[in-house]
Amino acid sequence: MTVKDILAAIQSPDSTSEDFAALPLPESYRAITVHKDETEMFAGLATRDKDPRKSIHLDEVPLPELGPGEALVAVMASSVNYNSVWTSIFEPLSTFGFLERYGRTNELAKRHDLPYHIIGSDLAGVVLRTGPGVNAWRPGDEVVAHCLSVELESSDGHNDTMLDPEQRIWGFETNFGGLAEIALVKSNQLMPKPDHLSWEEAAAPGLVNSTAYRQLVSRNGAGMKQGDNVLIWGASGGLGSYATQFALAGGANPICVVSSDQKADICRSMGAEAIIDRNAEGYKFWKDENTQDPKEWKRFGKRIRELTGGEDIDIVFEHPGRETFGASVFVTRKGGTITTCASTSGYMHEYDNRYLWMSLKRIIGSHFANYREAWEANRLIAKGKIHPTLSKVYSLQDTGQAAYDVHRNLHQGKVGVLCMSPEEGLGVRDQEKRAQHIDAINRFRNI
Ligand SMILES: C/C=C/C(=O)SCCNC(=O)CCNC(=O)[C@H](O)C(C)(C)COP(=O)(O)OP(=O)(O)OC[C@H]1O[C@@H](n2cnc3c(N)ncnc32)[C@H](O)[C@@H]1OP(=O)(O)O
Ligand SMILES: NC(=O)C1=CN([C@@H]2O[C@H](COP(=O)(O)OP(=O)(O)OC[C@H]3O[C@@H](n4cnc5c(N)ncnc54)[C@H](OP(=O)(O)O)[C@@H]3O)[C@@H](O)[C@H]2O)C=CC1
Repeated sequence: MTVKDILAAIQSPDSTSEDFAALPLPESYRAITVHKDETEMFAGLATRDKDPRKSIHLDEVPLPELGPGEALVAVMASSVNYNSVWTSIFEPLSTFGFLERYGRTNELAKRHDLPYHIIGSDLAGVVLRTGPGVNAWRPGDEVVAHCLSVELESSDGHNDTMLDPEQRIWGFETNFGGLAEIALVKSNQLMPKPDHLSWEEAAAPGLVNSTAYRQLVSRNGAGMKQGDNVLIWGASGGLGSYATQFALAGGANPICVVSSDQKADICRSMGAEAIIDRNAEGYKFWKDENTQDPKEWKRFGKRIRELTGGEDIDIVFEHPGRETFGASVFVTRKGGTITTCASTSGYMHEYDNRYLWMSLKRIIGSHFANYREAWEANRLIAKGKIHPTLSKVYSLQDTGQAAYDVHRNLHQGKVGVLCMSPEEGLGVRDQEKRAQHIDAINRFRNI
């Protein structure tokens, strides 16, 4: 049995769940990996010069054993997330440390501790097998997977699964990720594939859409409300393109920061009106590596006031980190919120704490999303309220280039990867719903 036979079953409209259950599984499959013996390959280079095309490999790997509560999924398409960029440049840590630590937790988890790491934290595909104890999903189900892997043996995670001490990001802190022909997930990562989208469109939102939903909309994050002024860094990027849609759909007022005319146009086409081109306006929040320039924070805040009719920011959607964080804290209104999920430009942040305490602002740390939040975010995609922001699609073998594009900020929105799917555009089940949203679905394509 080969991957080709699985693909034939997926492409046949007559295949039943029983047919999928009866398909023998291949012994091996193709997967995107990084190698443990290469973690020092970029030693001494600046972050920018570490090239994912050199560290990312396409390997034939053995199929992992299926455990209780798990599912093997035939991956039709996946997408590149920034966490795969971090993995491929071995920053801030090599992800093999995560796999070793996971491997020490129990006998079955040892499967994850390998000399190669199959990366990727998104997928759209078809369930092939489920392990003991899985009742909600069956072979043949068309699914997407969110990337929260939890054990839930401790009480800590039972209010909010992101608080589980054994919380991991699948395909980053676990092995057998989505940039592959077959992936291993926990069954509570599965969600229904939106039926009006192709495989690659369905695989694009998952991680960033769920993260933006928790960070901005959920009560676990900023709890955005109607009328809020929301400052969105990187508003046409992975996270930002969903944050912008959530702000608009929720009756808030996004103030979109981007770095080019083209990106400003994309934000405008999504419906945003207040847009700041940080490049054209030349903000320099740092005078040198160690000194910020509060005059520049003020110039930025003044520009925001021009765009809002004199109002300040209720919520900052933060992720660039060190470079922008001082400005983000400054421009937030009294009682406002800075919600952060990342530090792309550096994790040692500096800000003037007087502006935080004297004005009663709050900083909220946010990370991915719990199952319910991921489900709600996926539901909005399935209902056509929020749309994928897929720009370019690569083949599995060109994943290194795809990750390079994201690392060097050459991309827009999300970059997709075809895994088993032989071409783009397959997997659409509801053409009528698709036709209603086709312009929004294609908004980011090929720009
Ligand atoms: C969904 C997508 C998301 C993204 O894209 S996010 C962006 C990509 N992700 C990242 O860049 C994150 C990468 N992760 C990390 O950098 C690291 O993952 C962390 C810095 C978050 C954590 O580092 P660690 O080494 O795992 O943990 P420690 O806490 O620094 O060290 C563990 C040791 O520290 C002890 N410890 C923890 N808390 C305390 C405390 N409060 N007081 C005293 N000790 C403490 C522990 O016990 C343990 O000790 P013992 O090493 O001996 O076992
Ligand atoms: N904790 C979590 O759960 C998650 C964390 N992340 C992290 O968030 C970060 C962003 O991810 P994602 O949105 O997918 O990445 P993208 O690269 O797709 O988008 C980020 C955007 O941020 C802007 N940006 C980058 N650097 C700077 C800077 N120095 N100053 C201002 N703006 C900047 C760029 O937009 P422009 O040039 O137009 O301004 C860029 O397009 C990554 O570090 C990622 O690892 C992502 C998802 C989940």
